[in-house]
Amino acid sequence: MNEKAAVGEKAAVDYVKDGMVVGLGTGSTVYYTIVKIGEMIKEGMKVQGVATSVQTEKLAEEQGIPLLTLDKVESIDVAIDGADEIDHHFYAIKGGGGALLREKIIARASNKFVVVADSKKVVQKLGSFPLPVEVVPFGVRKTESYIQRFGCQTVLRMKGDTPYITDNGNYIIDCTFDVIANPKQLEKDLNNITGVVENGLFIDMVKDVITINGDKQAILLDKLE
Ligand SMILES: O=C[C@H](O)[C@H](O)[C@H](O)COP(=O)(O)O
Repeated sequence: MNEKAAVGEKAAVDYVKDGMVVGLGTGSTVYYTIVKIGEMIKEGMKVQGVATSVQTEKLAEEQGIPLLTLDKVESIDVAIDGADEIDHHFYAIKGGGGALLREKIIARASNKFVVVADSKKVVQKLGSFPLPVEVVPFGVRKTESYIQRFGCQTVLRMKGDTPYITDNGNYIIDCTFDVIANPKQLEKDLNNITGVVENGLFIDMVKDVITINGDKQAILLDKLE
């Protein structure tokens, strides 16, 4: 079994229980969680999902997972999602697939937020992966210049010849830092810029991380406090 399948399926089996409302993340790792939840439902388990993207909505529907909108649920028992990078303090970069805003809203609304990450995603320091920042289209070049003041190189994400558009109608600026020295501060600083909607740093949100150890087993990562 590949690493993404191993961590993705373990999350479904270990965290999703009968009667739960589950936040369904976006991407190629949590794909396996969603497919597994679909199988569990076919075997008789009652689970409802809240999707973090249009892409996940489609996948969940294909797998027979009943969906609720966030405003219809009282609480989300657990949200499960992938990450682009995660460190040993469980700080994460997300948004490589452009879904960071809805992912963060759903992670915050959840009683427990679990990340599924193959071994390549676990890093000592965040920053090798360009940090996605969702911005409103109006005045994007000005917003980009304010972001650059934090010491990064920026690229407006494109899809073909036109800017990539998120599910919320916004743009993404990908920001390359050599190393993110203080992720906690940077998360706040970026969100203070007028024009920034949200950034892909997930700080003090992740409860558990499922990854792969040296013996190729899916395990829970130890957290450094
Ligand atoms: O916007 C996308 C999400 O944050 C994904 O969870 C993240 O990019 C990881 O995706 P994948 O599991 O495909 O590497």
